[in-house]
Amino acid sequence: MNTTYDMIVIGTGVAGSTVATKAQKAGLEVAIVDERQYGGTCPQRGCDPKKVMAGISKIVDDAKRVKGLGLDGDVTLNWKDLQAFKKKFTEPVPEGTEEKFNSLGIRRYHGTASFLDPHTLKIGEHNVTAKYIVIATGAKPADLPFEGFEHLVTSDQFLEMEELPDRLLFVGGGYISFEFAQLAARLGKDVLIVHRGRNVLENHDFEMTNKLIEHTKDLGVEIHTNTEVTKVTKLDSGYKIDVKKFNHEHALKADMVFHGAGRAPNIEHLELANAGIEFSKQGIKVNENQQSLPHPHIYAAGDCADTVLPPLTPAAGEEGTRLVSHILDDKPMAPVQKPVPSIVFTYPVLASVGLSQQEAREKNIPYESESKTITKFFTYQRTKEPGAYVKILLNPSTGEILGAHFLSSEAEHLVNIFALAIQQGLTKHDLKSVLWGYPTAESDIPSFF
Ligand SMILES: Cc1cc2nc3c(=O)[nH]c(=O)nc-3n(C[C@H](O)[C@H](O)[C@H](O)COP(=O)(O)OP(=O)(O)OC[C@H]3O[C@@H](n4cnc5c(N)ncnc54)[C@H](O)[C@@H]3O)c2cc1C
Ligand SMILES: NC(=O)c1ccc[n+]([C@@H]2O[C@H](COP(=O)([O-])OP(=O)(O)OC[C@H]3O[C@@H](n4cnc5c(N)ncnc54)[C@H](O)[C@@H]3O)[C@@H](O)[C@H]2O)c1
Repeated sequence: MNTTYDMIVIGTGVAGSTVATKAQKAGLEVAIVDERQYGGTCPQRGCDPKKVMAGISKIVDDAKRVKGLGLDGDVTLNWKDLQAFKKKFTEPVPEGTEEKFNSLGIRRYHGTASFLDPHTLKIGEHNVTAKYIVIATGAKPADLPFEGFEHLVTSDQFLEMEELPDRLLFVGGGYISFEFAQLAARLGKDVLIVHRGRNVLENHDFEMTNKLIEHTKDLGVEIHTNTEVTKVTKLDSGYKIDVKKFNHEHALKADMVFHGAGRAPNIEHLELANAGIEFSKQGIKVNENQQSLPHPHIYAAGDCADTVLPPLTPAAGEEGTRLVSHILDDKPMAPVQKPVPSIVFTYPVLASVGLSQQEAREKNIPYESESKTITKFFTYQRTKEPGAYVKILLNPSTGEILGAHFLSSEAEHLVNIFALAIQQGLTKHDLKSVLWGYPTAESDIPSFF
């Protein structure tokens, strides 16, 4: 059966949903398709369920620290109840998403979409043509080039596990490993992170990640850097993990091996060659309007697109919004210049925006750096929070904020204020002149400089 629309969107995550909703509301006749349940990664298998779990785990940590200061009794983390609570957020997502599309009049398809030619998609029995085709297929755990890779447990699988085993080894020292490794450690598990690079969480300021490593080690997590996993072998009980540190090889053991070694664009099933669409390892190649090469009527947004923005939820929304603006306004889009906050939901939370010190040095950007331990501030004293730390990079001649890095319970909030400051070109004097409500984490800002 052949059907034609103004636009067909592949993927119902943040990028695809943003595009479909905005385009339909603007008067286009839109169809959307997904091969999994509607809603995409963030609310079902990513940010939201992860944050529900990290949030409870933070409350338990706080409660343990203030025991005897007005709070009595013991609190402990419980995986089964955490799972059940998380499901209250994730389970309504598919139906809610479909209802929203339905109420807007967006036509819904279920199945894997693939290109037959630059204007036609095959979805099961249907051949669908459209004036505009939008690829928003997200990312998936990257294939890793070592024997036994199939034994690795992904974040999707981890979030559904009924029970966690006792010894967990995390391959890779990025966002996903740190967030899940800390959770497992707080649940009393033996946890090891094996990271092949010299620095974990490579996009963050190294002074800050070194401090996060210390906090993570305090939870009992072992962290091996400069160490690459080369093979995983299933044993009668658990797994043997061969690793290589420089030229030395040795083996480790664990009951579960977790894939925290990166995600790759999910474009394998699209049959891009049938439409001649260009792509790289980073995803579908697009110009600043999010148009694919060489077909201006085929767009891509979100984790599947090779763009300057990182694979994060706000970036997926931004790219989707830009794409629809381009279609509706028919004008070239200006380059993206917004700073993107990056938050690791460990505890303490690590949050950064703008320039890191190593980046400033590499690019020869003049900077002045202000950093300090802020545990003695009232904000952190009242909950006995250890290790709160802030680091700000400034333009030495104007005082303009170039980068801001936080490690504390308040980091995820402070970073957004500094994102606004960087976007608006504000200086430290601007931030010092605000009458911040007191006592709050924000009222500490004038004392950061
Ligand atoms: C564990 C985890 C935690 C995360 N935490 C955070 C966080 O705290 N903050 C943050 O900003 N980001 C976080 N992210 C990243 C964030 O989830 C992604 O950047 C975001 O969800 C990408 O949205 P998207 O719309 O590009 O793709 P997705 O949400 O992945 O949507 C793509 C959709 O396309 C569908 N699809 C794929 N191929 C086809 C096909 N051929 N045919 C039909 N349908 C197809 C998929 O089934 C999927 O539903 C996290 C990611 C993970 C995995
Ligand atoms: N809080 C958040 O915003 C959040 C949370 C989770 C995921 N995400 C998004 O998802 C993306 C993927 O996250 P991720 O943590 O999987 O990847 P990542 O790219 O952050 O880190 C993976 C690390 O694993 C290392 N590695 C790869 N192969 C290895 C091997 N064989 N042995 C040892 N180490 C190895 C890599 O060098 C890399 O540094 C992130 O880049 C981020 O955009 C964001």
